[in-house]
Amino acid sequence: MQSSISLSISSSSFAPLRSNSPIDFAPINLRFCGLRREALGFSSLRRSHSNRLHISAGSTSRRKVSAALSGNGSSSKFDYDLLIIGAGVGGHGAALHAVEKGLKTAIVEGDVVGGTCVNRGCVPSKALLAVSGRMRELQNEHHLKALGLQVSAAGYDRQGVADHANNLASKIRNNLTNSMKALGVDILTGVGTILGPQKVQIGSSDKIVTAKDIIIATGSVPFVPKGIEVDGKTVITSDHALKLEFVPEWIAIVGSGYIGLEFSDVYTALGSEVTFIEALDQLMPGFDPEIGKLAQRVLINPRKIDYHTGVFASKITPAKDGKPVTIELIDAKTKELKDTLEVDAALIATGRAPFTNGLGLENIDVATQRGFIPVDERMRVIDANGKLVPHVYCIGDANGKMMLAHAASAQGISVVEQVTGRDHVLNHLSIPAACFTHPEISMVGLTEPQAREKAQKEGFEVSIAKTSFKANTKALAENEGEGLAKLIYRPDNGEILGVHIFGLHAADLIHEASNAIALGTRIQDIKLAVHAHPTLSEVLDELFKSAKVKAHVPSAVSEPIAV
Ligand SMILES: Cc1cc2nc3c(=O)[nH]c(=O)nc-3n(C[C@H](O)[C@H](O)[C@H](O)COP(=O)(O)OP(=O)(O)OC[C@H]3O[C@@H](n4cnc5c(N)ncnc54)[C@H](O)[C@@H]3O)c2cc1C
Ligand SMILES: NC(=O)c1ccc[n+]([C@@H]2O[C@H](COP(=O)([O-])OP(=O)(O)OC[C@H]3O[C@@H](n4cnc5c(N)ncnc54)[C@H](O)[C@@H]3O)[C@@H](O)[C@H]2O)c1
Repeated sequence: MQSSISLSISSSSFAPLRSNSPIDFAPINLRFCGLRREALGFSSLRRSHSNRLHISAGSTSRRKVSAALSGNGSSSKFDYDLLIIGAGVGGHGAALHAVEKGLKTAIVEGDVVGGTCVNRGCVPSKALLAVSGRMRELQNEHHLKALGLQVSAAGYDRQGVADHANNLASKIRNNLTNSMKALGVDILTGVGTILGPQKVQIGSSDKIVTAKDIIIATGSVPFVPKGIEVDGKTVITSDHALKLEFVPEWIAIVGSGYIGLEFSDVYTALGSEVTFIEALDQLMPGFDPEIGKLAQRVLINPRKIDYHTGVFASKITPAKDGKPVTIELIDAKTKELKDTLEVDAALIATGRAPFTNGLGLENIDVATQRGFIPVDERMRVIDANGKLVPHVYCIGDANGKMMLAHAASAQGISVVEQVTGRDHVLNHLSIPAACFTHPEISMVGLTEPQAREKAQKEGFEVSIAKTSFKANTKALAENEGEGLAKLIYRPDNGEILGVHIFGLHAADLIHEASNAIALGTRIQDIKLAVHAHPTLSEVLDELFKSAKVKAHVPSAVSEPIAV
């Protein structure tokens, strides 16, 4: 979900690629890379004096088989069947699938493997959120009392919390690196620059690699609006905040999207007071409005959080010489100065800018749109004249379709399906999203206003069903009855248009709905599915059962066979 306000992206907001840091050896987490040990065909791993990972014979022979199996017959003419620029989660997902499909694959990385998600995003932020969840619970006397528990005052060690986030990122980074090496993906270190069709330069050297197909997966960096001076200490982006170098007494968070909301959960649990500054008229503008309202009632109002909406942070000056951080707020519409705040720190969470400069796009005649690389529904790159650039694809944050880790990876898998001969179009409306606050928020498909707009244009009716966590035994046993699930659907044919959940483990619960949308399952069929009792999944069971579908229209899926 992107905000609807238009933002101009300044080239100064692009962070330079950092130099490669050595990667420690760690056991491969095979479950993480979605592959079983037997499937890899290797027996042991060892490390040489030069610190490089060597793979024993099983893996080497797999590489030879891969090249021979290459369906596109490109191995002799090109160095690789597939070259991926950027080893974030998008690139990693594409690389693993490419190997599975028998492609000779290389991935180019100019910084550290894992990209934003692993090093500066999903992974360390979820480690901090795991801590904030526990702190919140331990500090909630009322909640503990209701369970009959007595706990003395909860406290934390800032460095210990920061280490937990950092250690987790290192662990997952090693897992990602090792999973690719074990499967025979060549990891090429250096910045990739496209020199022309099917040709990429690696680093500043004259190392040039050719590939039949190229996937650009270069991701994004924090977007910092003009007028905001980031010093990395008192005025920070998520890149800095994730290191948790200090916990300010009072922090202003500019932007109340995913990053702002998740960090408000962390900071308030660790004792900070938060002031939100949001350009649009309401907090959390990207969420379904009803869910947003409930989230505000639970996640904002009872906490030490105040907010200014309908204002831009037009100028932010870092703390210096004993003076606090100052923030000038201007009215989003009239642009008049409305207020000046003085706080201990400011976190800039105003979206992300694509990282596409210096990529050599001019060499394939591609003009970016606000930095994003234009693509069609198959992630094929579109040139300045509106034509498809043969053999070049772009996935993940760099194309701006949906800035989520699993979306990047799914787009990569979709591209590999296409280059290996199976047409595939990813349904972005089936991709779930989640905000990992306490409790969590999750969603898939359309919000209610989006569904109503579509219905008006296309001439169908929209119905809404809702269930409360208060009616769920498991939620009540956990003393976590505050929650709502909302279904937006077509009563004429039972199509699921959107599902939104606010409540305990909402991020895990959404997948029944997202899989149903992806597979074309209709409500009249899914409502017959059986759920274990007592589980939170019964929230969705109740939700589907409470929907009123007028006629039985068969699903896209085949009728099950009774046994
Ligand atoms: C604080 C935070 C929390 C987040 N939490 C979540 C979450 O919980 N769930 C979720 O789904 N998403 C989350 N995201 C979003 C998620 O991190 C991104 O959507 C995801 O990382 C995008 O993956 P990507 O592969 O497109 O790009 P990236 O992960 O950004 O990777 C791109 C890689 O390309 C490399 N690169 C760039 N240019 C070149 C070049 N020319 N040559 C070689 N290498 C290059 C970069 O160094 C980088 O390693 C979060 C983001 C942030 C900032
Ligand atoms: N749990 C997750 O999946 C997760 C977590 C963190 C980040 N992410 C991804 O990272 C991306 C970036 O997250 P984000 O929270 O920075 O962006 P966002 O687009 O979610 O929210 C940015 C918010 O900042 C506001 N804004 C923009 N400029 C402003 C200004 N000058 N003053 C005041 N308000 C302003 C916007 O109106 C919007 O509400 C998102 O697209 C999201 O997909 C995902």
